[in-house]
Order: sequence, then C-alpha cells, then structure tokens
Amino acid sequence: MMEKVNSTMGLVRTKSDQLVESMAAAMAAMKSPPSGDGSMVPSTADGSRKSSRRITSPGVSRHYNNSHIRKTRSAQLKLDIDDLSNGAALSRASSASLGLSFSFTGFSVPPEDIADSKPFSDDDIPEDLEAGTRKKRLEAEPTLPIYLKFKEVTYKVVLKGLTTAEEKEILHGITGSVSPGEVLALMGPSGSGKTTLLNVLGGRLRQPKAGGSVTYNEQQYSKFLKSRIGFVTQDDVLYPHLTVRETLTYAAYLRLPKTLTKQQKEQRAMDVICELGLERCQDTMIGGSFVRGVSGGERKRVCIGNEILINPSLLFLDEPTSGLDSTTALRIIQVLQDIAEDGKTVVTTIHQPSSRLFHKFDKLILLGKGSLLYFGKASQVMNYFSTIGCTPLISMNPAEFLLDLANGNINDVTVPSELDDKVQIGDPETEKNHGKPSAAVIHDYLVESYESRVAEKEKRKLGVPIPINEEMKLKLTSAKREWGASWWQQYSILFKRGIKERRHEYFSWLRITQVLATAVVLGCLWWQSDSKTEKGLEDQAGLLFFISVFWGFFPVFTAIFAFPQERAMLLKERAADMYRLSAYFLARTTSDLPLDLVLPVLFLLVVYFMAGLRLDAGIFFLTVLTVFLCIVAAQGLGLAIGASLMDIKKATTLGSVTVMTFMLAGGYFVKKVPVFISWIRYLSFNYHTYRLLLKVHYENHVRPRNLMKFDSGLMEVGALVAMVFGYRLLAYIALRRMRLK
Ligand SMILES: Nc1ncnc2c1ncn2[C@@H]1O[C@H](COP(=O)(O)OP(=O)(O)OP(=O)(O)O)[C@@H](O)[C@H]1O
Repeated sequence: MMEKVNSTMGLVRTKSDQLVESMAAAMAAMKSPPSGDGSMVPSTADGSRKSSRRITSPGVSRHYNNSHIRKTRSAQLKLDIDDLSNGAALSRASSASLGLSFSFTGFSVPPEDIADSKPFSDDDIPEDLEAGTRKKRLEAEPTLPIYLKFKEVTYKVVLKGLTTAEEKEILHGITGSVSPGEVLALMGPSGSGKTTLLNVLGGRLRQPKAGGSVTYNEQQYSKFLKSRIGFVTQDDVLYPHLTVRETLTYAAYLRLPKTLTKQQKEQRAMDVICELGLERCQDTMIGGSFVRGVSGGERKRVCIGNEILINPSLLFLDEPTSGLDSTTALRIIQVLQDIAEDGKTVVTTIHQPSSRLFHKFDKLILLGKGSLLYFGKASQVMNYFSTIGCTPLISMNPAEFLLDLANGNINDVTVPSELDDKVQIGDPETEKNHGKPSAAVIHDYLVESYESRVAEKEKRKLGVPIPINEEMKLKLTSAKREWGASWWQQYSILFKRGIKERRHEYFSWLRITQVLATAVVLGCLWWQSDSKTEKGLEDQAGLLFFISVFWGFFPVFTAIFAFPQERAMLLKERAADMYRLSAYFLARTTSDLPLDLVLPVLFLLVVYFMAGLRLDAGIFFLTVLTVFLCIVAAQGLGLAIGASLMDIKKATTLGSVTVMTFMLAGGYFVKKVPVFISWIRYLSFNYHTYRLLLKVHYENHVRPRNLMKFDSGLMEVGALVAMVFGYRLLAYIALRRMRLK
C-alpha cells in the first residue's frame, strides 16, 4: 500500500529550500505555497514630489481642534525642546522648500544644489503640476500631535550558550526628544543599535528588556497609541499577488475608522497612491522572489503608503532608503519631510545618506556601539564635532564623516591632541590604525565628550513642558483599542483578501492535474473491480483505505504552510491592531475550503466510476461527505502543527511522522495491535474515515471476512468532528501564544 501511496503522490520539490525531501514535502508540494512566499523582499524605490500637501486623518483626529499644528511647517510645529525653554517659537521653515541650505563647517552644499535638486524624473511630473494647477491630493486634517521624549534608554538581551547565559547591553542610556513637525534621523555604523532604538521608541520592545523611559506627550505607551503609530519595517512585508491598489485598499478597509464609508476608504487609498506617485503601477502585482512585480522602490513606497494611510501622529521607518539610488532615496525622504510638515513626528534610521538627503533631517542621533555620540540639530552636528576637535581635512559628505568617526576611522580627519597623547607605541590596535589612536580610544573620547558637554543639557531640556493640553495627553492613556471594522467586516475583508492572494493557487492546473492524474491511475489499477467475490471486495477495501490516506495526507501538508508562511504579515498587522486574531484565523481557515472541497468531488467522480464502486446516489453522496470530513479534520491537524511550530521545516518533519503513524494505525495494515499502543488508532483520522467508508459501502452488502465489524458509525463521525474543532482550537491557541511571546 505504501508503494501505491508513494507512486501516486510522486516527489515534487516545493519552492522553499526549507522543505524536507520526504514524502511530507512531496505532499506539501501538491499545494505549492504562494510563490511570493509571504513576501519579504528587499527594496529599491522611487520617491515623491514636493508640494504643499497635507495628510489626512479621516475621522481619527477630527475632534482635535489644535489649529496650532495645522498648515505647513508652522512655527509651532517645528518647536523643539530648546525653543520651548526660551518660550520662543522658532520658525523652522523647511530649508529645502525655502531654497536654503544648512551651513556645515566648511563643507556646506550650495543652496542651489538643494533648491535645484530634482527628486523625481520628468516622467513623474503630473500634468496638473506642469500646468501650474496642481491640486492638493491628500486632504489634510490635523492629527493628535505627539511629542516623543526618551531618557536613558537601555536595552539588554541574554545570549544563551550551551551551558552559559550572558547578558549583553545593546543600548547604553540614549536620551533625546523629537517634536511634531520634525524628522529625527538615527545614524550609526551597522550594529550600532539603530533598529533596536527605533523599536524601543516605537513601543515594540518594552520592559523588562528595555530600560529608561520613553514617553509620548509625557505619557507611557498605551494600546491607543497602536492606532496612532505607523511603523515601516526594514523588510517589505506585503502580499506578492495583490496589486498596489488592492494592497492599499484592503489596508484602508481594515485600518481606517468605522465612521468612514467604504467609498471614502477607497478614496483614501487612491489619494495615498497619488501622493506617493504610484499611479502608474497601481494595477501591477507587488511581486516577490518568484513573481515579477513592482520595482523595489515602488514596493518600499507601498509599505510607507500602508502606514501613512492612517495619518499616524508618529511615523517610524527602518532604513526606508537602503539599497536605493540617491534620487529615489531623496524622493522618499522628501515624502517624510512633507509628512512632518503636516504635524507628524517622524523618526527614521538611515544608513549612509547622501549630502542632499542629510540636509533634509531636522534632528540627528549618532550612535556608536550602542552609545550616544551626538543628539541635536542635524544642522549643528559639524559645529559640535569641530568644537571637540574633529573636523574633516578634505571635502566630504557630512554623513560619511560622521560614520567614519563613529567607526573609529580617522583618516582625513583631524583629532584633538589629547587623543594623540593616548597613542601607545606597540599597541596592536594602534599599529592597525597606522600609528593613530585606536577605534576604541576614539569611541571612548566621543562618548565622554558628548557626556561632558551636551548630555546634561539635553536631559534638562526634557523637563520643559510640552505645549498641548491635558485632554490630549489623557487621550493617550486610553487603553481602548480602536478597530477600523467590526468583527464580521474584518472577517469578510480578510476572506476576500485571502481569496485574491491565493487565487492563482485555486486555478492551478498543476494541482488539478495532480489530483486527476492520481484518480485516473487509481481508476486503471482498480478498473471495474469485482465486488461479488471476497477477493474482489478485499481489493476494493484497499482502494477505500487509499482514499482515506490520500485525503488525509494532502490537506495536512497544504494546511501546514498556512501560518508559518504568513507569520511576518500576521505579526506586522497584529502589531498595528488591524484586526482581531479570531477574524483572521477564521478567514484564513475558511477561505481555502471551497477549492479543498471541489477537488475531492472531481477525484471521486473519476475513481468511483472507473473502479466500478456501487452505483447508488446515496452511497456516492455519503462517500463524498466522509471524505470532506476527513479533509477538514486533517487540515485542522496541519494548521495546529504549523501554528505551534511556525517553522516549515520542523512542521513538515513533525507532520510526516504524525501522518505516517496515523496511516499505520489506520486499521488496514495491522489488525492485531498490542494493547499498550492500540489507543493510537482513535487519534487517526485515517482509521475513522476508513471505517466510515467501509460502513457506507458494505453495511448492507456482503462483507469481506477479514474486515472490521461495523457499528452505527456515530463514534467515527463524532471523532472526526471533534478533530475538526479540536485541532483548530489548538492552532488558534498556538497563534495567540505566538503573539504574546
Ligand atoms: N535579540 C538579540 N540578540 C542578540 N543580539 C542582538 C539582538 N538584537 C540586537 N542584537 C545585536 O545588537 C546590535 C545592534 O543591532 P541593531 O539591529 O539594532 O543594529 P543596527 O544599527 O540597526 O544595524 P544595521 O544597520 O546593520 O541594521 C547588533 O550587534 C545585534 O547583533
């Protein structure tokens, strides 16, 4: 029988290199996973255009009548803590928009370079702009302004060895602040802690690993903030088979407030598409490793669009420009600047910005090995470093200079004489640095300089009260979540989205051919089988057992992929409180059912008539029903295994062992099972399905001598129904636990 099973199923490799080359993987391949694989793809991007646009908060913050944060880069928007302490609102009109440049010590970029910089190609200039009649695309409404302050932020991880556990501090007391209307850039060498700091500030890493204090309008993080924070992760987590417009429209349905109509939400998605210059690719699929789709830059803009859709008060971005050409990167940063101009607080990590890009930031944090080397206005960073004796000797991009310093590379950089005094002849680090101070000495000097000259002043500034009223502050303490749609709406949106994303699988000829080919092979092998003799009946019983095995294997290995593949998406969307887990779970598990129930009907139609099983409509109907029950129960097992392990390789390995055990305990191969292990058959859906199929076909018929006795069949049905719900419940609990972890 096993040979038959193997030969029928064939060995097909799935796209994932994680798949085990086992029968399990072969079965899994029968429903190949979405070729975009859940979607994490590195990006390259285009940008946006500078305009006096504003970003809307449809409904969310209408009631905030904070006119002081409206309009373009107003004085109050651009207050920083320094300004507040003077009681003076410093007008912080965008230097780029006014055609001014920052003046860095000796190496400023000429104003015309900035003013003339063309962050997008001519092709992208909309006609209305060319005609000088450009209308505002994204209607702006004020959002709740959020002042972000963080003091002495630390973050620790425990590195576990085989026998040891060592604590490592990744952030060593970072202090700073950023106000509505500002863009704060986090810079530093790779591994300096930018992403970690961004996650702590965004409320994604909290106690007990994170220490210090992070406040939002002087309040601690609350669940309410989830709907006010946009977080663009480093990896682009998108569904590869949805188009740009579908992606943003589904996000709008789920994330925008219930008070908006469907049409308003769709309009909002379109506005974001226009705002980000994605009109031309709005009907193109996102794509992924296996499907050609939009460009990396467009994909990155879709990720940003997903977040600005909700008009967040606080927008965090992790390396939004990595891997992009400088023009495209500039376009993205331009979008961020526009967003900040509308009263949002923007924090972004950035790797190596060009000088044009660097000038777009209001504030800057420079990190080195998790320590703060600079926090303050980006325009004053070069002044600061010159006051501590570090200046570039040749003309260089400020970002390049800062990263060199943070890395301890002082080629083409002057350093103070006190550092030269620390050079130890014969020290290997010094030798490596061609007789110059070692990287560690430079790092210590920079940390100490910041500590002694600036840190205390910055900490004092954090004590200055923020200019918003108590009501606004209190709003943030609300623990109430604000769902964008009711439970049923969430369910139906996710159901439709699931069908759209996996539509290519539904009409996969490969899959249909696989099932039909198996059916034809079976039909030929059991061609018009004889049900009149005992030998013939025993042969037919073999066919029924195979059917119960086939429709057990197949669904387990299709369902195993469901949650591990969507893990990144689920975590991302749940972190943004887009929907309830129960709505997602039900939508995900039911949206596959239609096809899963069509294929077995096709299969049975072929096998039934070719193999000459009893021609009786009632028996045929009951056979189909039994197979359905087996499929849904087996799917439950696959979902539970996938959700508990969330790792395709581990899940397929466990799945193959379990399914093999269930098949062996299914009552066909071995009848006299030792008592201590005989209970296992009751866990086997193959066993219950096989018994039901035998009952359906032979109850009122001559029964093969060696076959098991029949009872009412209720126990089998009850066991399968219990599996249908029990395994799903396990899967649901596992998903909930994954979230808590
Ligand atoms: N959970 C963790 N366990 C162990 N080490 C960690 C963990 N999280 C971060 N680190 C370490 O902390 C340091 C900072 O990581 P982080 O990702 O914040 O750096 P980064 O500046 O964003 O780097 P990159 O620019 O390369 O993305 C790295 O050395 C990283 O290996």
